[in-house]
Amino acid sequence: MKFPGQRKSKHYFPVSARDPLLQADPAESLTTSPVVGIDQTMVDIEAKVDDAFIERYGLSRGHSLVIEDDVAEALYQELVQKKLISDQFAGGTIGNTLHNYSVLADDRSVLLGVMCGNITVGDYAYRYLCNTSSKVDLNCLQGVNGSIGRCYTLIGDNGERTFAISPGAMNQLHPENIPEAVIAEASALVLTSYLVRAKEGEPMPQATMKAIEYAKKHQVPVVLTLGTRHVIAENPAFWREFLQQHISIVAMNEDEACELTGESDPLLAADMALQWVDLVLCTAGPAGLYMAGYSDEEVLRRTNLPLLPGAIAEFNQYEFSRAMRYQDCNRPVKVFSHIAPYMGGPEKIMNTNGAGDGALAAVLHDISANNYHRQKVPNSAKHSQSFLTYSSLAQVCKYANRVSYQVLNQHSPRLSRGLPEREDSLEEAYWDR
Ligand SMILES: Nc1ncnc2c1ncn2[C@@H]1O[C@H](COP(=O)(O)OP(=O)(O)OP(=O)(O)O)[C@@H](O)[C@H]1O
Ligand SMILES: Nc1nc2c(ncn2[C@@H]2O[C@H](CO)[C@@H](O)[C@H]2O)c(=O)[nH]1
Repeated sequence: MKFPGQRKSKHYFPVSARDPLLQADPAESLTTSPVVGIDQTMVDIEAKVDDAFIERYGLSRGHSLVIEDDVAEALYQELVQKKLISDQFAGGTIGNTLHNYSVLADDRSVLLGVMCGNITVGDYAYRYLCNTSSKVDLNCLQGVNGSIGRCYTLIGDNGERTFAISPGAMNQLHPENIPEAVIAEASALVLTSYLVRAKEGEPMPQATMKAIEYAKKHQVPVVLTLGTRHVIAENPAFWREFLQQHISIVAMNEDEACELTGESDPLLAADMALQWVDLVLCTAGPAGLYMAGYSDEEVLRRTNLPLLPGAIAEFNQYEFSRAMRYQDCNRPVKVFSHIAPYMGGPEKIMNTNGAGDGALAAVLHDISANNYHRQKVPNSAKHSQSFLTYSSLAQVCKYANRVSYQVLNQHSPRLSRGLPEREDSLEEAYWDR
């Protein structure tokens, strides 16, 4: 059986038996429900700097801080004078995620945010558009008079990145420019905690809340990625409440998870987050990644991989189960999975920027594939229950991890192409090489 949905390279998840229903009329065209996201449109301006540079501009390591225009100008001039700028990419954590989703799925996503009304060839807005997949639908962007944001991505000696954000008009998205009809048909609405970080009077937080309101009205799962640990550390109680009230799926790294829950063990943090959300993706750098979710007792599937030790004994025992929303389970059981970095990680990592965004894109692909399959073959055994993912948690982990590796390997947060065709599957044989 092919991984459902349109895709360039064929099957990442082959199983031995083909589902005959999937062989139905190939001419029949069904569009998938797009993944919709809101972002602060920005370009990443990447430079290698030392600690003194970070201090000089009042930044703090690992943080993403918004800076004033005069500081941004001085910082930029110093980078130019010292020829420190190494790369300029389209960025923004949700822009990256949607781009990567569209590249992996070869399918449509919709970006909501702002774009300069007046674009000149070669300027930042122009570059942003040039570096975004043509499958990312930009037709709903709101035109603005100012510039899009700039994200100075400052890489330290140890590869750690510090962001200095010069916001321009990136937070000027108005609630009335959130299209209800687009969200109503989405397979997921993807947001970042950065969106609520705006100056007094900037409409982005209200636009975000409007989108959440529509998503809830139309039962569209809302996905939140946590930004950096400092954003969460400012008010962990607010974020716990926010997750509880609005979010179905949370994506975070182990530092953000720790700020949110107080737990430094990513497994325990993911477990704790399950009291607020239905599904958790927790990346843990060189320790790989964890997923945690729920499945109904009736459809639990035992792993045939070695049982793993951890703060929750044999936590991966049901990792072959498919994730469900808590509300859709009669008897919800928590399901966990972990995977070590793909192939042990790349030999040399220049920086880890965007690795987590890549992992989330893979999770979204699996979720939208499930929706596609449900529309196409509604009476398939795969939909005997309302599952959230198409694949088991173990398989989603594999896919997410594989995509992170690709991002780390290519030194840019946005995939330049899908996964290599030669990988017909991520089966053990390839995995073990
Ligand atoms: N040093 C490393 N060695 C091997 N694999 C790594 C390393 N760092 C990251 N990875 C891989 O990338 C995935 C995501 O990494 P990480 O936890 O650093 O994401 P992140 O901090 O959320 O990134 P970003 O916020 O920039 O998108 C990990 O789960 C792992 O698979
Ligand atoms: N939307 C948004 N993205 C950010 C911010 N700070 C850093 N990023 C992005 O985070 C990405 C890595 O996850 C980078 O490519 C940055 O562009 C921010 O304040 N808002």
